[in-house]
Amino acid sequence: MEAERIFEAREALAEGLARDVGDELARAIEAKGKATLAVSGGTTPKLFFEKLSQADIPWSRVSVTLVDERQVPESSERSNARLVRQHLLQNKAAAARFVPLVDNPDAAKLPGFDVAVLGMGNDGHTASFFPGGDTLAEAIDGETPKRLIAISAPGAGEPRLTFTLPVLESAGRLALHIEGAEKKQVLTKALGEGPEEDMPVRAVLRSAAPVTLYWCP
Ligand SMILES: O=C1O[C@H](COP(=O)(O)O)[C@@H](O)[C@H](O)[C@H]1O
Repeated sequence: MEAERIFEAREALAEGLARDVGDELARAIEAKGKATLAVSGGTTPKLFFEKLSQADIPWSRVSVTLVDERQVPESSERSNARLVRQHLLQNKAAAARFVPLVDNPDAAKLPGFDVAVLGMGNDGHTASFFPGGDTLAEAIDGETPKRLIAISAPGAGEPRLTFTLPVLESAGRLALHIEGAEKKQVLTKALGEGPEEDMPVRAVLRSAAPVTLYWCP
């Protein structure tokens, strides 16, 4: 873990993470005229998305995608794309270009991410690097030429799509956003010894990529 940003509560965390991500996107736009942001789904990012959607940056120059997706229609409550559309692509961020992962060949052609925000499940998965995943070994292989991969796992619910470790670890900024004591305990365990296959978030934590933790109780 390169750095830890600890907040008193969810609201402050969401604001702090949104400020840092917005600043980083603005820097990328300043430097090269455009920026790419990859976000996680699940339950944790909702408030962060709502704060980030109000950031005063040139969103029309930002491409937004997901680090992973559940292979369900966007009408499903389980769709990460639905979450992004409902909570991030609103307000000022409505001007961003969204690149969903399901049935979209353009997703694998996206340029490197300027910012990627990861989550983590209580089973030690991040993105859709799930314990027991049928393609987990390839997904967390730092040398794989694949950028986006399909994966199914007993604990994953539906089949998934996920960007692979080389794509995630090459992000300009890599944040891990988790909340609550239980996830902090899971992270502490993941930072200890043990196989990556048991807690695949270890593949990211042990990679050369500097990861910044954003956490609140
Ligand atoms: O299934 C997923 O779960 C993780 C963690 O989600 P949370 O509900 O515990 O916040 C998420 O990071 C990932 O993007 C999502 O597909």
